[in-house]
Amino acid sequence: MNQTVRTDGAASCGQGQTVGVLAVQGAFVEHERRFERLGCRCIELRQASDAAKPFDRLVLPGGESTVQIKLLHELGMFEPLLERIAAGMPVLGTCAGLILLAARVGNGGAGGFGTLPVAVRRNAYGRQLGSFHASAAFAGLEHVPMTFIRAPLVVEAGEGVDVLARIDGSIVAVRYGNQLGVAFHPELDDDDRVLEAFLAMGGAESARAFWKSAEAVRPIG
Ligand SMILES: NC(=O)CC[C@H](N)C(=O)O
Repeated sequence: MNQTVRTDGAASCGQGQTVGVLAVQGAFVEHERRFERLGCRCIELRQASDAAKPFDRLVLPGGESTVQIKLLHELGMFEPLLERIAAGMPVLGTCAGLILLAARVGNGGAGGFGTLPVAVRRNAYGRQLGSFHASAAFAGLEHVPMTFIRAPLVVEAGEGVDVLARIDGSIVAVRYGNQLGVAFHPELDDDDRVLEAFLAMGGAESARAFWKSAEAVRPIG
């Protein structure tokens, strides 16, 4: 695995951009604070009319994925947000947000957008290790702090998925085209690099231009 991430000017790429943050449940305020600090404008996505507003990037925060999926449908935001993701809008899914993106969800999960070809297992660390802190390499960046809260694990990654980080051999961060999914909470640690990497990430058209990683993964078919 030889992964590098381009960080030069990454933060400034975020300036002037509008980030739509799903704000139905979970850690959305924490994301807003961090992205505003990085020079972005944030809008909260709370209802169908919000999902129709102009924004450049989408953030799906951590929380409780089953509740979030139910609310997305009830509030009329599921279809419009799915359309944006499918059209190539850069999207960051953290923890529950990763579950929302995953094509397959195990351990009592509900189906979400399903646009990211990975299988995840919810609450993968069990009760004993429900929450913990770790530090690991992330796409070539050293010692990235990672806070896990009842986190999911990526148990299979499909073809074309870049594995960006592992903890004890288990996949905790992936990228597929315009979609970045992390099992941890980058908005809770005082380290902007993962969020900056997201802000520098292009849409589907630049699928492999930004990240340079080459870990072989098998189809989940
Ligand atoms: N911190 C989190 O987002 C936890 C995710 C939660 N366990 C779920 O399955 O939805």
